[in-house]
Amino acid sequence: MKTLLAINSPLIKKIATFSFLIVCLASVLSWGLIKDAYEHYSQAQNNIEQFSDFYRVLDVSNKLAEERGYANQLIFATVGSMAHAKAAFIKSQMETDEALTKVPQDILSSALLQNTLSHLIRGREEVDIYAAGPRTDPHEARKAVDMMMESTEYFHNVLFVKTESFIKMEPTAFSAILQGQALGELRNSTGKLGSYFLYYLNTGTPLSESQLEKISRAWQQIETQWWLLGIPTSYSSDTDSFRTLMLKTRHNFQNKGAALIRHLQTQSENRESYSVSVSEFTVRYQDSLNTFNDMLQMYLFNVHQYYGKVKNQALEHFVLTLIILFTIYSLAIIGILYIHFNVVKPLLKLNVRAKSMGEDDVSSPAYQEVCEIKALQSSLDKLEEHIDENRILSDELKKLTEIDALTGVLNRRGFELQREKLLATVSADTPVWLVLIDIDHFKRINDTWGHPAGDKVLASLGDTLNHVALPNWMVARIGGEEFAVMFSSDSQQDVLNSVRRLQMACRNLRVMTDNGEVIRLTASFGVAKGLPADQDRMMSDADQALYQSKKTGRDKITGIGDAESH
Ligand SMILES: Nc1nc2c(ncn2[C@@H]2O[C@H](COP(=O)(O)OP(=O)(O)OP(=O)(O)O)[C@@H](O)[C@H]2O)c(=O)[nH]1
Repeated sequence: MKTLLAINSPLIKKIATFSFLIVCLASVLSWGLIKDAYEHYSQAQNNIEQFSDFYRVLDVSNKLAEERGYANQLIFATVGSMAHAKAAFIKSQMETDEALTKVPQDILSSALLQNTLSHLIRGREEVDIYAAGPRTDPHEARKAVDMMMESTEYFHNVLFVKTESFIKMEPTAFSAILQGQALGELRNSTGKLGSYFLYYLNTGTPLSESQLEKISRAWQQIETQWWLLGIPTSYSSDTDSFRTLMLKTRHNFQNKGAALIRHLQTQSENRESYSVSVSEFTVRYQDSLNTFNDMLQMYLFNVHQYYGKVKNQALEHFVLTLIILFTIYSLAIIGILYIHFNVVKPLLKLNVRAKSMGEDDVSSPAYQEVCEIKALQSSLDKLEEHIDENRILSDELKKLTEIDALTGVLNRRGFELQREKLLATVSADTPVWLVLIDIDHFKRINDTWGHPAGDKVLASLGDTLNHVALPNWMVARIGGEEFAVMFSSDSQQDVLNSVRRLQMACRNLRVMTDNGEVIRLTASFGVAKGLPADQDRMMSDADQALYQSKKTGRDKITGIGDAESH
């Protein structure tokens, strides 16, 4: 019943609904937070992977630009520098090939790779002719330079397309990709700028108008790339060191390669002989570009570091979110359970208990719960004690209203109430007997020995009647010196015997006064028989019988059978 009460309790229902709503709300919020944290983490992870791929593509571009420089050195090598130029070209080829194998297939498909390689092989074959020894035909040399240029340009175009797709994949990494692209472009543009001079240096002729235009465009491109690289970005974790390296590279290029080119350009415009041979130019110019690759490496390393940090932060955020949510969930569940077991349930049990106390059921168990509940428990204990005390007092008061204080037997009110109870326990056809007992000449006793002595007589007679009465008899004092005894019995003889025992007890009663005198007494008896429903008549009959006993001399029994007893 208690369980049912607990489940059906409106309070429990409200708490359950409230808890359910909290859990639902927490779940929705959790889902959003976890999703957000996980997306940050996976985006950072994706950025790292994308940049690794992007780096590999850029690395090939740089390696190709370097190879092109070494190819130029070989094409225009003198007999003395031939061996060194050949070895450098072969080494550079191997580095390019290795870098190419590292580009993932999803970026450089086998078809694109084949095209790149076939362009490259054609260029290399042209250059390889020069490995056998210096050649003098400037047109052939120009063709070899252009073939190498073409092969690197092919890959460069591939890089452009890929840059676009990288940006589409990771729009947030737009500036990082653009600056990486600028680095690749810068290396390519500077390399190409040098190549524009080779034929003219080789032939000793001034630069043509169209060539000057190409050179001017290359300068513009180079300036744009430097500008792009100079834009401060947040993703470079070590900006200062990169900036230092960039300034050093730019300075190196300006002072060496750019200065050399400008000098040659001036000489061309002035129609002077070039002060540098093509062979020397290829070496010196390549030398001015040697830190470009370091710049690319550092740039990509820094970007990689930055996204690594972002990834770790996102992972920390993700784990922290999980921990916080787990803690919130746990606390919510613990809180709900705590309230349920330590507040709601005990309250419900106390409610049951309070209810049962009101219904006089004192069998409810006591509960040892949290402080507030204990306080309530303690108050209930005290209340219960008070109720018990009041109940006892009330019972005693109730008894007092039914008991005659002097004699200890029932008073008239008690007689009437108990009579109702007695009659309720017997069947309607069970004979009931009423015996009225009145002390003879009691006035004389009072008059002779005093009122207190009379009281003592009354109390002694009450004791005597109680003593003689059987357990299921009712004994009452219904008037000043008048007593009543009531019981049920089927046997008239038993009743007569019982009344005689009462009469004998009265006759034998001796009451000692304070003076040491002994009071003796007799009593008159009036008996009536009837059914439970005949109470008024029985009382009247018993009264008549008593009157008869008094009238005919006292100390007599009247009303039972035809025999008046003496
Ligand atoms: N001591 C004492 N006397 C009481 C008490 N109640 C009634 N009495 C006295 O009982 C006496 C009853 O007297 P009566 O009615 O004349 O009857 P009686 O003297 O017994 O004479 P019969 O009944 O005719 O034999 C009165 O004097 C009352 O004052 C009581 O509680 N204590």
